[in-house]
Amino acid sequence: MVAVEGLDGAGKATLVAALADAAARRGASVSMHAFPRYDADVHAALAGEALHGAHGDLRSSVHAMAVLFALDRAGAAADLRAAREAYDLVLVDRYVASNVAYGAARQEQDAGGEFVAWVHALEIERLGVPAPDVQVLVRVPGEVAARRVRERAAADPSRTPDGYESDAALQARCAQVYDELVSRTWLAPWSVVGADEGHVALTRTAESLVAERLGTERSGDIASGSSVRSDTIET
Ligand SMILES: Cc1cn([C@H]2C[C@H](O)[C@@H](COP(=O)(O)O)O2)c(=O)[nH]c1=O
Repeated sequence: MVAVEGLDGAGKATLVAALADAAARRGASVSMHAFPRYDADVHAALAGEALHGAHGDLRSSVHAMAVLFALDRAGAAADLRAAREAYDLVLVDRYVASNVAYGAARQEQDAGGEFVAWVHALEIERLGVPAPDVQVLVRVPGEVAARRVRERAAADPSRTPDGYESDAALQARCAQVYDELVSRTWLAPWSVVGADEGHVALTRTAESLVAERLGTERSGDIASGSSVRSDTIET
């Protein structure tokens, strides 16, 4: 189970797609998931609405927002466990580390702070959300991510930046917390993919990550028997 993490506009969806392609080319089966599941889970829907200004002062509570995101994952925990059994590779676009990074950043805490420990106790220990086997940080300079968020919103009016996306200072702090999580090997080992990697380099990175996770025995196979299932894709 590989969780892909990063700032809004970092390019997580592009990496997830490259990982899925790389796995399929090796004949591996892939199950794809993304959080928040705005369309599938009421907690995620409420959090999404709060990020766009609804529900009074809900958004102002860091812990309330984190609980909603955590309950969304708790609701998917059984499916994720089943997917792990049934598929060679389970890909998740945003996971527990997103809750940690954004919540800690909002409170100006670092990765060693109280909030990170609280999220771990809540999601992993209490709600039984399965820990990933590896996490991949798509690491981009804040201004690049912010530009992508603006471009996305200009191209698609339904993607107006939410309260977190439009807060440049929050995104900068969040990038810092992600770096700290990587250096602490928080929750699982991390790989880091750079922003400047073009399509070819990204594909190569995805190939090597998949080879690492799935081993080399299937290398060179054509994806005749492969299957890619996308349950909840939202990017
Ligand atoms: C999945 C998740 C997202 N977030 C944040 C990251 C984004 O800024 C925002 C919405 O996510 P999205 O932009 O990927 O739809 O919510 C959390 O704070 N905790 C979480 O658990």
